[in-house]
Amino acid sequence: MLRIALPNKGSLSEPAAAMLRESGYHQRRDSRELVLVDPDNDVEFFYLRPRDIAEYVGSGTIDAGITGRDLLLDSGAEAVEHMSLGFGGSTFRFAARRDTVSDVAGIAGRRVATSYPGLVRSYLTEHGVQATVVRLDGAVESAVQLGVADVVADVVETGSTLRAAGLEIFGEPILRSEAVLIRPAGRGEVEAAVEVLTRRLQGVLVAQRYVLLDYDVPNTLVERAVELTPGLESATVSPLHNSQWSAVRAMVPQHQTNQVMDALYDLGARAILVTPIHACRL
Ligand SMILES: Nc1ncnc2c1ncn2[C@@H]1O[C@H](COP(=O)(O)OP(=O)(O)OP(=O)(O)O)[C@@H](O)[C@H]1O
Ligand SMILES: O=P(O)(O)OC[C@H]1O[C@H](OP(=O)(O)OP(=O)(O)O)[C@H](O)[C@@H]1O
Ligand SMILES: [Mg+2]
Repeated sequence: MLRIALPNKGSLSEPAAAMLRESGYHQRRDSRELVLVDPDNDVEFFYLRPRDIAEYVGSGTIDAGITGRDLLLDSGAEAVEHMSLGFGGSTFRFAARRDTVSDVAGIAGRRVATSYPGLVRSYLTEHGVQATVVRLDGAVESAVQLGVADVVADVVETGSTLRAAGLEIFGEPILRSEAVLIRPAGRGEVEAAVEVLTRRLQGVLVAQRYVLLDYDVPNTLVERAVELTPGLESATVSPLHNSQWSAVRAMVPQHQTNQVMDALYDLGARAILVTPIHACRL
């Protein structure tokens, strides 16, 4: 039975469970459940702290897990990113009070508060900066006001927590993170059950990111229309009862839907319909 680790709480927990449900797996109903067996899919889910998931997967007792890229890298565990999942996006950034530190070199000799000491130490080493890393469990934005650090390094989503603490971001992002599916490093060939999981998750991502577009277009314009909607492999072109016209069907990236519809209409396509995709296997 395949063993998969999922975040039991925090920002990644709900979207991870929702994505697995969408992928056809059973998920726990009660947030206190620690283990759930899904006999239909021959999978056992372990609900663990997101920060611990890379350790479990790295040790090889769990076959795959969902965690944040930042947590994976911070852990230094023997696990690798297998697939990015498109949710839980954030950046990992330095911040300080205005007019104190404004670039990475300026961190030298200062104290940096963070819940991600592994990530911060390796970034500072890479940049040849020597500083003291102060490890805190959370709410690190308060560390400057409370006098235990000069700089913080933390997850930033909207930036409002930093602003509220009177801190300003400086330097390039240390990392761009999102939720990822991880596997033990050096496991070699991907197990068939992990392949199935990966394909199902990819199906959910594609269903979220694409729509199905149908339209009718005069035969003389099919080539130009298909340039606007090439689809993934190729658009489907079917004859209509009126032999001067064809019907075209293609997948289109969701965020381009309206621009593509406008361009098709301008070209002379009509009866342009958009349908959401519920699931797919590419
Ligand atoms: N706004 C956010 N705040 C914190 N972490 C976020 C945010 N958005 C995405 N994440 C990601 O969530 C993971 C952090 O997991 P963690 O368990 O610390 O969650 P959390 O949302 O901070 O929950 P909590 O602090 O309540 O336990 C990281 O991979 C981080 O990049
Ligand atoms: O950029 P923002 O949209 O403000 O979000 C980022 C903040 O949210 C998280 O804190 P969380 O609420 O998880 O508390 P924690 O620091 O105790 O983990 C994170 O650690 C930042 O503090
Ligand atoms: Mg947190």
